[in-house]
This record gives sequence, structure tokens and C-alpha cells, in this order.
Amino acid sequence: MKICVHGAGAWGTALAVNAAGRHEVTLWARDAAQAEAISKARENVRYLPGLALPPALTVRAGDLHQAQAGAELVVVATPMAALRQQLIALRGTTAPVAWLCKGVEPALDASPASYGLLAHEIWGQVAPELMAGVLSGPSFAQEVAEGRPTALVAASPHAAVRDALVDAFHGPALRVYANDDIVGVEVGGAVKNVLAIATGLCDGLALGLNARAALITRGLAEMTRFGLALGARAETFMGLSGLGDLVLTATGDLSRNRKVGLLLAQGQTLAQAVASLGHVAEGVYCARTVVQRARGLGVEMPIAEGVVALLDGRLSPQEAVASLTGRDPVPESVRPWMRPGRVP
Ligand SMILES: NC(=O)C1=CN([C@@H]2O[C@H](COP(=O)(O)OP(=O)(O)OC[C@H]3O[C@@H](n4cnc5c(N)ncnc54)[C@H](O)[C@@H]3O)[C@@H](O)[C@H]2O)C=CC1
Ligand SMILES: O=C(CO)COP(=O)(O)O
Repeated sequence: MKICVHGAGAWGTALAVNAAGRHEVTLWARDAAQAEAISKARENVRYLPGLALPPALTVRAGDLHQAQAGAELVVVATPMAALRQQLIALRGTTAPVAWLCKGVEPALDASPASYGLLAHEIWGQVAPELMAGVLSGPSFAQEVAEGRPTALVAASPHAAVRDALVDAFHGPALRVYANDDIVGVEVGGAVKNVLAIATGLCDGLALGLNARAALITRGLAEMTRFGLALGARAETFMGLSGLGDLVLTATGDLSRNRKVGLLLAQGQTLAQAVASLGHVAEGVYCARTVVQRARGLGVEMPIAEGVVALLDGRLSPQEAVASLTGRDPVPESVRPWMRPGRVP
């Protein structure tokens, strides 16, 4: 199978490396100098150091459509902030297209009517004619590149897209499950990043394992409520892109989002924490939008609200914790926490 991966960051490079042994893979970088450096060193020193690229993997820059000529699958591996422009650039592509980004597009402005979109909503807005979907699930790039066992989920309303993703990436160490609930899969991938900032903060403040388990469980309830209000299926949140990715990102020290929480707990400013990562931490950019959309839907997301107050500098780490521990008692069930008249 011929595959073209757009975006030579950590995740695009890792998946390209993984598939290169079985398929004809091209990794496209937007920056010609970056493509040349990767090609020469046969290593992505900037984003995935220490891993030799297989000889079969082609790295190139320049015209996107030339790079993907003849591809039977196109993978967009850029951060969420670049997805809109990538999908516009991909108009006219007849091969299945899948994005890997996990987030929500930042709102266009601060007005209540303007909210950020999930990836499939951007697709619907700018290039609905594409056969498209998302590949998500608990997967640190480093481990996938090293060939360690990993399970992903391919979600799309189009069976052809789900099948192409399974054909491309399902292999000896990488399992790819199919799901037609693209809303649920995308909500899981975006909200877990916000919750990982919260658990990073919790662990950085040494609040204990009980507190972390509470945050993960109640975080899953918030994620599910938000997803249900957007039309997702509840069972998706018990799957790879819900519980699976939440557990991985909230507890795994390879997570950039978790690292942001840990660094904020140490007293770093958000700007310092983000600068020290060298990679994108999508939770920083989508937390505000998630909360804004949840408010519009009448969905309560107290943990995400706490993260936004922390990121905005309205609450200190200790005050953000107090804003959660000091809440009035509520029932454990997911649905009653939705405001009246909004229960799906
Ligand atoms: N790294 C990981 O373990 C995983 C990351 N993801 C998601 O994949 C997405 C990408 O993450 P990473 O590769 O880790 O990010 P990264 O920070 O390692 O690299 C981002 C890459 O995107 C490129 N880029 C940025 N804007 C671009 C544009 N307009 N056009 C083309 N390329 C552009 C950058 O040059 C860079 O190569 C994020 O949404 C992330 O949440 C999902 C699963 C695993
Ligand atoms: O999405 C990921 C793992 O599934 C990567 O998480 P981070 O972006 O927090 O590193």
C-alpha cells in the first residue's frame, strides 16, 4: 500500500517508521530544510531523536499533491491548529484521508457564538467531499516507533476509511480497532489532554494516588457528559480513545500535557512550561474551547474549568485544587450533572 504522511513531528514520524516495513511510505515535512536534515541523518533529531529511519522511508518537502501522488492513504499528522489549512490543501484528494491530531480548534474570538470545532466538524466545513476519518487511541510516539505493543482506534462514518487505516497500520505489534463513532473518539482524544494537565498538577503537588484516581474517574465522567451532549455514544468512552488514552496520558511520564501540569506545580509559568516542551501540548490550546462549548451545551466540567482557571492565571495551583475539593456533594452518575433541560 502507498501511504503519504503529512507532518514530520514525533507522531507522524513514528507512524511512518512503523508502517515503512510493510508499505511504501512517504513522510512529508512542510519545511524543506527539516526534510533534508531528516533525510541526510536518517533520523528525526528534532522530534524523535535516537531512532534510525528505515531505508524504505522516503522523506520529502515541496508540493503536497506531488508528494502524495498515487497514495492510497493520506495521513495528516500536524497539530490541531494546522488541520484546517491542511484539509483545504487536500481538496480534490480521492484517497482516504485520516488525521491524527487530538484537540479542538481554538475559538475564532471571545464571543459566545464563536466556538472551536472538533476535527470532523472542520472537515464538514471545509472539505466534506473527502473520504476522511481519525486515527486515535493510547499511543506514545516513542513506543510505537520502537515497535512496542499498542492499540489504536480508527473512526470514520466511511467503512473504506476505517478499512484503509486497518490495512495500513494493523501489524504484528500495532492493533487497529474500527469504530464509526467519530464524535466520541475525537472528544476522548481532546478532553484527555486537558485532564492530563490536571493529573500532572495533582502529582506535582504530591496530592497522592487517591487524588489521582479520583481525578481520572471524575474526568472520565466529564468527558462522557460532554461527548453525549455532542452526540457521541457512551460506550466509546469505555474504549481506547476514552478510558484508554485518559489512563495513558494522565499517568504516563512521556505525556507532554501531563508534563505541563507537573511544571506548573513546580511554580513555572505557562510560557516557561510550554517553551521547555519543544512539542505541542494540545490541552493547553483546547482547554478553554472545551469549557466554552461545554458551557454552551449546559454540561458541567469542573475539572476542565479548574484547568482553564489555572492556565489563565486566575487560580494558583493550590487554589485550583481547592476549587475542586471544596465543591458541594453531587450524585456519582454522569447524567444528572447536566443542567436541567439539556439531558440527552
Ligand atoms: N506524540 C505523540 O505521542 C502523539 C501525538 N498525537 C497528536 O498528534 C498531533 C501532532 O503531535 P506531534 O507529532 O507529537 O507534535 P510535535 O510537536 O512533535 O510536531 C508537530 C509537527 O507538526 C509540524 N507542523 C506544525 N504546523 C504545521 C503545518 N501548518 N503544516 C505542516 N506541518 C506542521 C511541525 O513542524 C512538527 O513537525 C497532536 O495533535 C498530538 O496531540 C497523537 C497521538 C500520539
Ligand atoms: O496522545 C498521546 C498519547 O496517546 C500523547 O500525549 P501527549 O500529547 O500528552 O504527549
